[in-house]
This record gives sequence, C-alpha cells and structure tokens, in this order.
Amino acid sequence: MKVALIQANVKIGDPDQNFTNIEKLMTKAIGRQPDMIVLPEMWNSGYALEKADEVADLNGERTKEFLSSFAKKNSVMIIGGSTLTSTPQKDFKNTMFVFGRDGRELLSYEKIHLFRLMDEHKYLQAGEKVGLLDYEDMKIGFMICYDLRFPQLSRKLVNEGASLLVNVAQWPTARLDHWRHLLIARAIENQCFIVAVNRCGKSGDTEFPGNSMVIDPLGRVLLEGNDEEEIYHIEISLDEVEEVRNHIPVITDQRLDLY
Ligand SMILES: NC(=O)CCC(=O)C(=O)O
Repeated sequence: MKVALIQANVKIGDPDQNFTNIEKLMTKAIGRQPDMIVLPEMWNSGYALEKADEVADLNGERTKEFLSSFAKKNSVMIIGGSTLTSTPQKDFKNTMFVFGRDGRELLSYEKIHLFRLMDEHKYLQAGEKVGLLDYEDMKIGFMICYDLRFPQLSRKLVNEGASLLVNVAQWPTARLDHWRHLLIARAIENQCFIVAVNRCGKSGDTEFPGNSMVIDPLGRVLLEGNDEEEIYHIEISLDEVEEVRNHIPVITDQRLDLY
C-alpha cells in the first residue's frame, strides 16, 4: 500500500488559505499515485478555538465535500486529518473524516481525549466512540494527537483487529521527544504499523516540528520527516504484522482475564 503523508503548515484562523494549500499539496501527492493520503490535525483552522464560531466548518460540510470529491476524482483513499467542526447548536468538535476511493464517507471520528494544555476542554466536546475502520482487507485504528498518550486506546483498537494505527497531530516541538518515543512504543507494544502525520510551522509562540513518522511492527522507524512543509511517500505491507505477531505472540499472550 502506497501512503502519502501531507506534512502541511497551517495558517491559524484562515480556512480559505488552508483549503487552498491542502488542495495544492494533495494534487502534488497524486503524481506518485498513492493508495492513501493522510492529512494532519485541525488543518482547516489551526487552534483558533476562541474564534471557533467564525472558523469552524458547519456540520463538516465544506471538509466532506472537498475531500470526497478529491478522493473520487483521483481514486484515492483519504484520511482527512481532522478539522474543527460545529453544529447549529454550537457544539464544536475536532473531527476526522475518512473517504474511500469512490468518494464515499467511510468513517467520522471525533477526538475523545481533549488536550487541556491547548484549551480544547474549554471549547470542544469530546467524542464518545473510538475510530476503527474495516476497508479493503485492512483494519485501521485512528487517533488524534493527544490520543497517543493513552495506551489503552491503541490496545483496544488492536484487540479489535487493527494492524495499522494512524495518528494525525498538531504536536508541538516542546514535546518532540515524547512524540517520537510514544509512537515507537505504540508500534512495538502493539506489533503494528504506525503512520503519524504532524503539522509543521509556527502559530503564535508555538512551534510544530513536523517530524511525521512511519514505524513498522518491530518498532523500526521507516520514515521520519524534517520540519518543513513536505509530502512523504512510502510503501508498506500490512502482511508483516502477522509475521511479527507469530514470532512473539504478544497479542495472543495477553491475560485479559487478569487485567
Ligand atoms: N493537539 C494535541 O492533542 C497536542 C498533544 C500534545 O502536544 C501532547 O503533548 O500530548
């Protein structure tokens, strides 16, 4: 499976510019004919949470129409990072939409762990269900940024069959070492692939390192990005997951009767 990771910069509070930029980057990525495109977290608005009323995407309509038609036109699966969405009742959420090659919406996942350090808990509603997708012989589990810190979530997704975990993020440079180590740990402990796409650039005083990563089920780093706006391409084979799990059967050996 050929994956394109879109490590985009995000202009805070400017959806028009961000839609234009993401379209430009995805169009460039299509030249390498990926099977799957992955975008970063909150790419429509950045963390302009105090202006959520102005910049959030009402019912996710703009995001969905844009990603669905791009997916269909280019016959590519899109894991749409996440966007700041709203409802007419003014419920704001950090929402991921996923589309199949035919443009069909396959899943929406609303971030379940809100990150207090970036004030998410003051403005957003947390999602109430995990994100797991069964598509074209793949089971993919989804995490949005801070979700990475909760090993119970990734283990649940893996226990329900995921062999690939995707994390989309706006993870600041200040905690880059946590990002790297936690991603590698999640891959090793769950014996699965991890595709993690982080934004780059700066918003206010906060710097984002990019440093998107792809890690194999043995915890080997197959790809690690720099801090520039960039598209990374990689080919992975999810069959490797079974080989690794057969060698050291961690998932089978769990004592779910005890913990
Ligand atoms: N956008 C986020 O969820 C950031 C999470 C983060 O920075 C962390 O350290 O955790």
